[in-house]
Amino acid sequence: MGPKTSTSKKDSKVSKRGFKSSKTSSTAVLPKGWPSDTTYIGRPAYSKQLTPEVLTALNTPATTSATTTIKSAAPYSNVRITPISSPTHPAHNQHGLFATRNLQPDTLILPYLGYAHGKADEDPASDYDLSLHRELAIGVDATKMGNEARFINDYRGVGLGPNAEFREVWLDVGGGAVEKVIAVYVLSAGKSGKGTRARGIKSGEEILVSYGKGFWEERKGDD
Ligand SMILES: C[S@@+](CC[C@H](N)C(=O)[O-])C[C@H]1O[C@@H](n2cnc3c(N)ncnc32)[C@H](O)[C@@H]1O
Repeated sequence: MGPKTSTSKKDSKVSKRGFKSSKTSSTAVLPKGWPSDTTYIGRPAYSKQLTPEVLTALNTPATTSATTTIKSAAPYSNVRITPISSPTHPAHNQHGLFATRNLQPDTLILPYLGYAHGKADEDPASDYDLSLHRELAIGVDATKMGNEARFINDYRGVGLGPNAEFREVWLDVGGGAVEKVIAVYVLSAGKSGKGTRARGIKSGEEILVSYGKGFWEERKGDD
């Protein structure tokens, strides 16, 4: 899958994208289990190579369409970064993100934060790169900086399906300013309002999204 930006939640998949380092400030309080070689951020970081036009697009909601604005709650107490100890889990010896409380269908879990970049400084080897703005080919890479959302695994080989999904929203960064971000939401209950989706995510369950087929197709033959 290539960059990428998305206008719909279905377009927001993790893909092999680029990354280049950038100076950014970290917040004082780190979530438990946060890796020491990764910078924890509470709002997006931007590549210096992004043009003023792109930066404007990333902080200006369209007046013609409905928008959702969220507030930061970092570090996120509704989730826990957890080592994967089960040998049957396909991400064994890595980490995953688990719910610390029952999460109802359609509720916000947390934003996926990272380094916003264009084609010029994408890292094709990244496993943490998500489409942020498809038309402008902007990705957000959480390889070297991000938040708890970077630990969310794909459902394949773990659960029957995803229990969460990516949605486009605006993050309130204070002073009346907002920034475009992709956020992770619990799946809606579905039309029937019955079955596993209607349960939401129970406390202690792993949060799982779909990275999209493209993510895995790009990695076929790796190793
Ligand atoms: C965005 S990271 C997810 C967090 C990662 N497990 C960690 O500890 O940093 C994506 C990487 O996690 C692993 N992963 C996630 N879901 C997986 C799955 N269903 N099967 C196998 N590996 C998975 C793969 O190595 C993938 O490249």
